Amino acid sequence: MNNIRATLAIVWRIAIPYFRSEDKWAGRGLLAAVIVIELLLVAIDVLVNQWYSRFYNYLQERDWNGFVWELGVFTLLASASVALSVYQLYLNQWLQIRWRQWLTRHYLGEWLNSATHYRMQLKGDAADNPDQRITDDVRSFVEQTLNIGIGLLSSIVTLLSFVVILWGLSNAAPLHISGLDFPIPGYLVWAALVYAIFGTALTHWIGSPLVNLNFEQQRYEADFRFNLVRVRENSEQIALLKGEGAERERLLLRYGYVVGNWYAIMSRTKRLTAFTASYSQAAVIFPFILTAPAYFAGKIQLGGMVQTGSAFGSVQKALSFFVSAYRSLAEWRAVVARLDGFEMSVASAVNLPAHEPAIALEVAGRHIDLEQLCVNLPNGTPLVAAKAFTIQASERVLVTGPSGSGKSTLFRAIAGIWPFGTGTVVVPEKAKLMMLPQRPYFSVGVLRDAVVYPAAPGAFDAAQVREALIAVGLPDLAERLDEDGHWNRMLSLGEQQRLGLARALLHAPDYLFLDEATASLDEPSEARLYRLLAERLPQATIVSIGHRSTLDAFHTRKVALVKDGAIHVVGGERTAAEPSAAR
Ligand SMILES: Nc1ncnc2c1ncn2[C@@H]1O[C@H](COP(=O)(O)OP(=O)(O)OP(=O)(O)O)[C@@H](O)[C@H]1O
Repeated sequence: MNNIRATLAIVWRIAIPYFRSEDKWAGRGLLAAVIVIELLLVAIDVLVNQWYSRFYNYLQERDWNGFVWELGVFTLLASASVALSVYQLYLNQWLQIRWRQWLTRHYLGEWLNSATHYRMQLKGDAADNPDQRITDDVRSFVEQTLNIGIGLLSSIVTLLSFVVILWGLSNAAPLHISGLDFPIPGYLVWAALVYAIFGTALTHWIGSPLVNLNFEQQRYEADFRFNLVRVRENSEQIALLKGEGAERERLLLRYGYVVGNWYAIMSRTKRLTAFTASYSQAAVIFPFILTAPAYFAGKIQLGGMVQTGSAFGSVQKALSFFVSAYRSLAEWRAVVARLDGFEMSVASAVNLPAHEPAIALEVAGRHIDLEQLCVNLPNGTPLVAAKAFTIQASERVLVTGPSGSGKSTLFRAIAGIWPFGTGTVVVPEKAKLMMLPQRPYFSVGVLRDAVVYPAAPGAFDAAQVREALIAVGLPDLAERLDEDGHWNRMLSLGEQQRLGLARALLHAPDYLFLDEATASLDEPSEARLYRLLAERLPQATIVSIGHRSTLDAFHTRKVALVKDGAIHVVGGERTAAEPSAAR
């Protein structure tokens, strides 16, 4: 019971914001329309139930005129029912897409919000496959929440309407056993209730493992898909390493989990279906068995008997809502758990600095200051320390240190995306920082947009972009600005690095951090590009990570990450006479 309450609380938390959003009037209007149509459909069911009594009585009495009249009534009721069903589905689907659109936008906003997606990865407890949660899980949540919610409402209204009818019919057709009447008020209602309780309890007993199995199924499917995408993204490496065999093995292993779990779902579903199918078949005949003695004793007419059967069916169906919807409910609970996990993971990534010792970020002064900074690994192990370190405006700093000493992680801390550690990073107000890694990222699409990323397409005109490409030594690409492509895959690493520098020239940051961003170029080209940076961005502060001694000539200060017990930044500490730039 607590479980159900907790799940409903989560559903409420996920579902309600849409109905309070800027799209609330459309959402509420569509929901109201869908509900009203559902109520009208139940009303038609009640009318059809009464129609059964009249229709079968006319048949029994061989009343031709009555029969023809009731055919007309049925045609009207059936037409109304068809029209309402069509529009209910149409409006339901309309609501689904609007709701899903809002939820997708909302989750994308949360996920792609100042490095949250990156921090979620850094934390060990991150939700698996956020891509699947934002696609499949959001779609299923919206679809199933609506269908289950409307189904439940329909069951409740049907129950209320038909209980009254069935109660009246119970009195009209009292329980008749061995020639004796047993006047139990509303006995057919009680019989339906007992029947439904018995069915629900057994269904839950047989079907409850399905919730977990469905959760796992969605995870295995997403893992399998994710690994396929990784193969596609790294297909060149795999082909060069002749890793196809290993990939096939790994993928088949992942797929094995999908299949193994699916077999478990099949076996559970088989048992559940065997029960629910028998249960609903028995429900057809059960009311006839109850009312047959009264009918054969001549106490009720055929119409009354058929109407009772139909009313009993409706009550029983409404009461057995959980039996028939059990599989959907099990899937829905898994989807709710996955979206809840995603929301929790986002919240935990956002609150990371507030809940754990974290590197503080301050905006002040005119220089970058690292104060009592200790950068840790996510597990808390100290990595790099910098007691009082300043990068002055317009300086050219070269950072060196052994592989794995933490140079890139120090850059991440300065960029404000690495929260693990203590101390403070102070960056100047309104300063534009840009990080260029060894392998720059280019969005898939038109080259011109990929170069100006993350600026909006069109932020720079074609002539500017072309000029930047020519300046970094890519005249051929300058002629292909409107070409569509997967640039990370199509260009050599050296070309990608040149393209990264073109991006830097266009954006003209105040602080440019180059993390081995020219390491794939030959030394003369690297020298040419550093000279270009000095010429085009004379005011910019440039901080480079590099291993080549030829880089020394382009920097005014050299900083080393040196291991003396822990790893310390050596070569840029402020002297006592120099005050912190930020203070
Ligand atoms: N997300 C992470 N989780 C755990 N450990 C990490 C993570 N990122 C980096 N590390 C570890 O931190 C250490 C420093 O990594 P970093 O990339 O900063 O080194 P680096 O000095 O830039 O190395 P290189 O010169 O080889 O590029 C490495 O031992 C690395 O394994």
